[in-house]
Amino acid sequence: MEEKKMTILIKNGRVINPATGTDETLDVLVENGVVARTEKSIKEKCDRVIDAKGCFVMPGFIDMHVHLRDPGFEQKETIETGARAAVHGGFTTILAMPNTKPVVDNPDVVNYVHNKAKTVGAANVLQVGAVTKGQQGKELSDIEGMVKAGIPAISEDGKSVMNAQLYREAMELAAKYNIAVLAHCEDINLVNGGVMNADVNARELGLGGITNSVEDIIIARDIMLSRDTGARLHLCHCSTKDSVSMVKHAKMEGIHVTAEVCPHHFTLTSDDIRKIEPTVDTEKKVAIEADADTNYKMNPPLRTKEDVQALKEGLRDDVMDVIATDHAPHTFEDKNTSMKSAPFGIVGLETAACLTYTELVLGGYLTPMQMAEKMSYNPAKIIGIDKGDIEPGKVADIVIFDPDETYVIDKNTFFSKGRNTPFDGRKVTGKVRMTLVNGQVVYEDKEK
Ligand SMILES: NC(=O)N[C@@H](CC(=O)O)C(=O)O
Ligand SMILES: [Zn+2]
Repeated sequence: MEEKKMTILIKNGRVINPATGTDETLDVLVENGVVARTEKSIKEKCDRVIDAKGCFVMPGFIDMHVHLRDPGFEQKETIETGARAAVHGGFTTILAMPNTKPVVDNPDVVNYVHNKAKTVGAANVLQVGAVTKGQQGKELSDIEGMVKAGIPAISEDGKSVMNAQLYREAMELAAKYNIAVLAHCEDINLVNGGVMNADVNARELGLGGITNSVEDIIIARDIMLSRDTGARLHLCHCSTKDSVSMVKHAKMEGIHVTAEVCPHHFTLTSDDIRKIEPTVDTEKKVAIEADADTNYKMNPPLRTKEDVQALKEGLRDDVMDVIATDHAPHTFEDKNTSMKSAPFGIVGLETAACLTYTELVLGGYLTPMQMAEKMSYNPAKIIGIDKGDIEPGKVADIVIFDPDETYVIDKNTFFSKGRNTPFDGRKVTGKVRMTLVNGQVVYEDKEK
């Protein structure tokens, strides 16, 4: 006897699929976890019918830059809470960065993350391997072993490998194994204690500044190393105007470089950093050194209007390929200090889609098709996975996104353990209604 097929019919949605250039109202039939058909009107009797009228039906988003904090910092996030936050944000696949404790520098830790993510059954999680052992920048990690365990990329994220020769050797291996190199670009010596963008706002707060050169110098170096080794270089969280011009130039030269921009870097400038007057804890009779809201502290920092404009235009002109979150959860206690002492990083999985839609699509920079490219199709291509495409025969990783709902971001609705966002209370448009992974509904907006 033939086994009964599990079927889901997504009706009347605006199917936006970059792989085929499709942008039209269609029904999508999902059978046993796979897209079976996309047609004008499918009449089949199904186990579940989903009305997607007025919504975008896009390939599930793929986030190339997520910090799951597991193993080692489970008070900030776990594989489970992170994977659930992902599907709440419309992400069906996420790449986990290796700056955990222990650092992901060998196949055992890769296997730990992959196995744990499978038991959660929310977003697909792909672990990224560290470039050097313990991220110490001294000797290469077991890159070959981790490739065998399934890493799609290596990265030293959280820092740069400052030894260019060692990084070159890593790039040679990446080229040999055909994996991507995800580059966090930061000349650590040049940071010199800076905690926010080097500008008038930093001076006003009396805080050390991080210049654009901190980032730009390593971007230039890494592009040259990619040219010399043939490695596929992907630049993480680009924040400067010159990052855009360097990527543009490198691409014109035929160098294999791609780049990501994070929603906070195209939405906010350092002028938006909320200043806080120092206070006194009357009970403990101590001065609280607070200077500004540390939910605006991340690395790279919020830059200037000029940088933001260049990033938006870079995304518009397809110089910049990817929108990634750099989801970096921290506990309230971690962040509840001062700009000087708090760790860098903000959460992003649950605000990326609405910020992208509001700032870039409604802002006139991206078409909905480009949004699907930068949040799904391009990431899949860069890491070399058969996803980011919802044509028949492909795995049904799908997001249903309502472009008409306007609401206020409320951090208390997050599935992430992290509440460290500068976007709490911000009015946005565009809401994830439903997320399917492997043809299963893994998130559903109960309010509708
Ligand atoms: N971006 C951040 O501000 N922080 C990240 C590290 C990183 O992505 O560089 C983190 O791990 O917290
Ligand atoms: Zn980084």
